[in-house]
Order: sequence, then C-alpha cells, then structure tokens
Amino acid sequence: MAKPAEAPSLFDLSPAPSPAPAPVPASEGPRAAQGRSPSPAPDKPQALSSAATAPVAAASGYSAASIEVLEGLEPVRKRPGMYIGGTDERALHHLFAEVLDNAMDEAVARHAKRIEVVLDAEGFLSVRDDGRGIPVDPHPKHPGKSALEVVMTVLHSGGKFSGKAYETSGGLHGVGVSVVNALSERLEVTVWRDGFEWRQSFSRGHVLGPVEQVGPSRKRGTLIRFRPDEEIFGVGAAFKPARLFRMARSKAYLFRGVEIRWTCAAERITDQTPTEALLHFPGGLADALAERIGEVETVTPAFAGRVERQGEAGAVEWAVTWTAAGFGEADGFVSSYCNTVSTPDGGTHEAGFRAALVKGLKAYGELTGEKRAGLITAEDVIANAGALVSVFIRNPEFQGQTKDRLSSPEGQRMVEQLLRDPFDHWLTESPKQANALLAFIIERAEERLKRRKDKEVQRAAATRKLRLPGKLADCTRQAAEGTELFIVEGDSAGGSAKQARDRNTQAILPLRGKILNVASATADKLRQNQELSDLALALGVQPGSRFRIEDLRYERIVIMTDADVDGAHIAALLITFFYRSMPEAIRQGRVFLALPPLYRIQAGALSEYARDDAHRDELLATTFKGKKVEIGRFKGLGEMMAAQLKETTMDPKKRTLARVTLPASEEEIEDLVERLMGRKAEARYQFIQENARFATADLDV
Ligand SMILES: Nc1ncnc2c1ncn2[C@@H]1O[C@H](COP(=O)(O)OP(=O)(O)OP(=O)(O)O)[C@@H](O)[C@H]1O
Ligand SMILES: [Mg+2]
Ligand SMILES: [Mg+2]
Repeated sequence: MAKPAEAPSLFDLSPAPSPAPAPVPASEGPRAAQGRSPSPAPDKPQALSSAATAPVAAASGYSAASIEVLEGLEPVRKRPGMYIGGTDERALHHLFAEVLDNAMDEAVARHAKRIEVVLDAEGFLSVRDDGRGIPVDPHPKHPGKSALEVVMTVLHSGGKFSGKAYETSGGLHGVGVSVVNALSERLEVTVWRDGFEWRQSFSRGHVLGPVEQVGPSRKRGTLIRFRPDEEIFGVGAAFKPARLFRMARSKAYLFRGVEIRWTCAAERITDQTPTEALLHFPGGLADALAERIGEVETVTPAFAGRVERQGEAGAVEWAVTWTAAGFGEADGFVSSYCNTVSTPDGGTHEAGFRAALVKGLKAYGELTGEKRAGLITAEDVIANAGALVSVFIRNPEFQGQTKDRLSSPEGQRMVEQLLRDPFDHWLTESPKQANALLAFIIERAEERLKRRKDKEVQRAAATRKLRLPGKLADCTRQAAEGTELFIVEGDSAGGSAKQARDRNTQAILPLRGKILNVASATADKLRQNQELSDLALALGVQPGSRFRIEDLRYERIVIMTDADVDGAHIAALLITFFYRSMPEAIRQGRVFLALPPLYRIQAGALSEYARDDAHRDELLATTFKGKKVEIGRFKGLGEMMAAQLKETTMDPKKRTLARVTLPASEEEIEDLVERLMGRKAEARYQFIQENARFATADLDV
C-alpha cells in the first residue's frame, strides 16, 4: 500500500522530536532544500567585521568575506577530485565502488548474503543488498532528519567509526555514499527494515522530499539506484559494463559468504560481458588466482589459504604462485585488498606479505644448507609471482577517500605474523616443490645481481661519454675523424691555445700541477691521479686492459709543452703514460709532440721561428746571413701571442708535429722508458729533442 507523496512521513509518526520542522514537500525540489541550510549564527565574529577592517579589505579585495565555508555537499561538487580522485572514467566507476563497498560491508558483517547489481537501459546503476538496511529513524543530533537523510547528505556521517555496528568494514570515513549522492543527477534509496519499505530521493545531493514510508514489507536491505551527473563527468559519461562486471566479480572472490547477481541491459553491452551472471566463489582467492593465471605453467602449485586472527577481529587470505613465463604482459602481479577494498597502490599488507615470503624462503634455505638463499630480496620473490592478498582489519587507515593504499602499520604486522606458520608448513611439507621454488628465486636473485653489474659498467661507460672534464675545451666536431686533442702544460698556455685553435677540430686540455711519475706508479695511483684520469675522460677511453682504440674521441693526441727542460719532462711523463696505459694509441701512430719554437728571429720585415739552438744557427747561417737580426727567446707557450702560437705550432697548414713511435724491439722499448724516466732531466730533454727531430723529418702532418 503505497502512500501518496504528501502522506505523513516518518517524523509525523515519530513521537520523539518536538517540535519537528515541517517536512519539505517533495515538489519544492532541490532549491527548497538548499534554502534550508542554516544561516551562520551571528555572535562574536560580528564585532570584528566592523569599519576597522574595511579599508584593508577594500585595498586587497581579500578579507574575511573571501573565506567561504562550503555547506553540505557543495564541496564535493566543487572539488570532486578530492573525494573520488578526479572526474574521469576511473573516478566515475569509483562511485560504483563506494556503493558496492557499503553492501559488501553488510555482507562481511554477516548481515547480508546477496547483492544485486543492475545496470539498466537508461544508465541507472542499482546496488541492492539484503542486509540490515540503512536506519531510517530520526537522527538524535539532526532534528527533523532521518539517519538515512543524514547519511546521504552529511559528510562524515556513518555507522563505521566506532566499530560497534561493523567490525572490519571497508567504509570508515562516512563519506562514500554521500559523495555518490552529491555527484548523481538523481539518486533513490529504498530501505526495507522494521517491517516497512522506505524511500527517499535526491538530486545532486539535495533531498527531493522527506523519507517516505512506502508500505509494509517483510524484506530487509538497502537499494541505491543512481545515475552519475553529466555536469560533473561530462556529457555522455556512462558506466562501462565490462568494468562494473570486473569490479563485482573481484568482490565476490574476496568474500566467500556473498553471492552477487549481475544484470545488465543488453543495449549497454558492446563486448563479451554477460547480461546476467551469478558470482559466487566458495574457493575464494585460490579460485580467483586459478582463473587469472589460466594456462600459464607455474613453478609450483599455488600457495593459498586463509587465517583468522585469534582473540580479535582480523584475517588474511592469500593465493600466490610463480612462473618464468610471465602473466600476460607482466612478469608478475600483486593485487591486494583490505576489507574487500582494492588497494592498487599496495601498502602495509603487501609489505607484510613480501616480508613473510622472503623470510620463509631464507629460513628454508638455511634449513636445507642452501647458502645462496642469503641473496634473496623481496623484489626477487615478488617479481615473477602472481599474488592475491586480502586482509580484514579493524579501523584500517587508507590514503585518501579512494583508498588506493593501505597505511595501517597493523597491516604489515598481522600479515607477516599470520603467514609465517602456513608458509613454513607449505615449504617443509613438500620439499620437492619448496626446492624448485627456492632454486627459481635464487636464479632471479643472481640475474638481478648480474643485471646490476652490467648496468654499473654501462653507467660508467655512459658517464665517461657524457661527463667530460670541466677544463676541457672540446672541439665542435663530434666524430673523431680529423680532430686533435692538445694536451697543454698549465693554464696560461691553455688560454693561448684556446685562442689559437680551430674550434671545429681542435680541443684543448690544460694539465695543472705535476702529473705522477707514471713509470713507477701503481695502477691504483694512476687511477687516483686527477690529471691523468681527466685525460682519460677527455679521450673517452679507459686506461689499461679495458682500453679500446675505437673509443678514442680524437684522431690525434698532441702533447704540447714548453720547449724547455720542464716541458720536456712533462712530455716524457705523458709519453710514458701513453706507453704504459694505452700503448695501442702509440702503436697506431695517434700520439704526437707539438714543436713550438724557442726563438723568433727578425730582420726588418723578415721573421722566422727556430725550434731549437741548432735550428737557430742554421737559420742565421742561411736566411739571415749577413743581416742585422733581433733574436727573441720564448719563455713558454703562454708568452706567445695566440696568432704566433697558431702560426708556428697549431695551424695544420703550417705547423710540424712529431709522431711518437715505438722502437721495434722490446729491449729498445725498455731502454726508451729508462731513458725517459731517467733521473737527469737534461738527458731526457736531449732524448726528446733528438727523437723529435728524427720524427719531424720522418713525418709531416
Ligand atoms: N548498504 C548499506 N547497508 C547498511 N548501512 C549502510 C549501507 N550503506 C551505507 N550505510 C550506512 O551509511 C553510512 C555512511 O556510508 P558512507 O559510504 O557514506 O560512509 P562509510 O561507509 O561509513 O565510510 P566510507 O566513506 O569510507 O565509505 C555507513 O557507515 C553505514 O552506516
Ligand atoms: Mg562507504
Ligand atoms: Mg556519509
């Protein structure tokens, strides 16, 4: 016996609240309901909003009046992202999750057994359970409103805060269904309880009328029927049957005690989704895993089970197996849930699960004398696992209203604890499968270590390529062909050389300080020498056994030092360095000595440069014979003007380079090193002079 709209509502029947405000007639619609929101009580703050503050406010336009307090469900419509993570398809489907979660909470609390989900042709989604029904009696703190209306229109209202009405619920904020209400163009609630059927309707969060007693009924439960608001989700936004079906099915797997009936209007379906299905899985997660992995060949049969905590509410259920073949596009997956709420970003329960598996496997390795089990990390255990983990705990803490991640510390503790014994038993009970699993995981660990090593080598190579020493003035040409690196002694010479060079093909690396006496240095010392390691960096090579000639970033390496004893010493050290750490570069004729002049001889407009004393004498006896000459001696490269340096030493068209070559025999090489590194600098200088001269005659570049 249905009552007409203006029939007495619950409040007229109830003796409790007096005087109850007159119920708003349904016909007045949402505006009327909005108008009912109480205006702020004028008390103390009034004194502040006087003339004193007015000028300031006028100047900035930002005053107390700018601070808004959003009433009722307004904040949800203004900032849906805060409550459902956005307004996209995922957010849209989150509305279903909220409503389904509430029905599941009734089921998990053992008050409901059956949930019906219906998507109809008009796009309305209905979720009905046979639980206790949302209370419809007047709410003690909200005179004139039923608990139902409070639950639907007031944020942070709910029966799951104290743990009295629900033990381990997915709901905990008292926000979920009110948010759905706020974001629905229309939402209708039907409640069956206390021998009656009750109904109340809403639009965009506003009541369309008071809760009505529709008529007597012996049924129990709650039905929420709603259609998301296109103003929020965009025109044409609609539920996707496949997605709803998947969500409903995974819920059914999570709680064996529930049966979910699925119905979808055929015209809404565009794929394989069934129009009707009965979702009931007494096998729980073990069944879910079996379905998810399909035909994939696994290392062991699944390790699955369910354990309840003793003494207090709490349980964990899991199913896990491993494969080398990968599950679909991923190597592995972990899907976790808390109180049947999916936690795609994991959280403490997943951490506890991983920890339990690692510890169990390591302990088993110890037990069986498999030392390599020590290498195992959580990553090795989980990377190729297909795992489902579901926990039930009191007062869970999640990150945000969409509950993507569980943050209760208890999650980790409980899962780790409850899983320990079952996993130990599972391993020791069947050594064959335990050994197979351990071997498989150790293999993963070893692969990981190898990958890391390879990566380190790669990274080192990459840095060498990318990170050139700061003091290198590189040439612009990228390819080695036609390029030269001038190794210059000191910063001032480096400065002149930088000005004198052809930027396109000539790079300058100034070396500061004394380089090591490399003939006697150990390999380690060599590596530690900053100047030499910069040199290797600039060249793009690794000195020693890892040297590869094709890494050389330049076609020619030119040692350019002052034409004096110190310069000769440094040149000798460098040649020795090349000889010892990259002889192939010398063997292939890639190392040269620049031959800067020592003198400038001038007679009127005529001027020439002389490399050394002999050359000077020769020029004096020929070109400048009988002329009144002026002879200048260069103290170092840094003293030369850039143009002079270019002309005499660096310009490929005019300069002369001496190629450094290796003597033919081993003894001669030893002798060469001996002489290069000999104590007497003068002898070394002479050696270089001689050899340079020899090379010059031999080779013009
Ligand atoms: N299907 C239902 N059966 C019984 N009571 C319900 C049902 N749906 C909602 N409720 C009641 O309404 C309250 C508010 O629901 P709502 O979804 O807004 O918040 P919540 O579930 O408590 O927390 P959360 O914001 O985390 O979902 C619930 O706490 C519960 O008391
Ligand atoms: Mg909820
Ligand atoms: Mg609420």
